[in-house]
Amino acid sequence: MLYLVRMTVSPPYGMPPEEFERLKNQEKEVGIRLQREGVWKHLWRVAGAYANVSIFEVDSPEQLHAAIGSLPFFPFLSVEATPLVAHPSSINPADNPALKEEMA
Ligand SMILES: O=C(O)CC1=CCC(=O)O1
Repeated sequence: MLYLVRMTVSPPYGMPPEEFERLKNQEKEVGIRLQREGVWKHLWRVAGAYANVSIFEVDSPEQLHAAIGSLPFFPFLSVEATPLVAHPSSINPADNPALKEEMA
């Protein structure tokens, strides 16, 4: 199942910059691992904001929660997750499994 996820990062006021850098590096490592594992399919920066929009592919809402909860920034994130289904008018086989079957 696919989810559109928006994460907004709000580091706590007064966090020492070196501590923030350490967390940011850890966040990057975990984010790259989740992408390599195929869970975090797309990752985009929201222009003008300390936020991202992403596509996650998981087997369950629990797996999504575990993935997001494993992020070092988790305590400082506002997260909105929206489940997605294929749009019947999509002509992109990657987004519409029915087309993939037709083309096979
Ligand atoms: O900077 C962000 O949007 C938060 C984040 C997610 C993965 C990563 O490397 O940073």
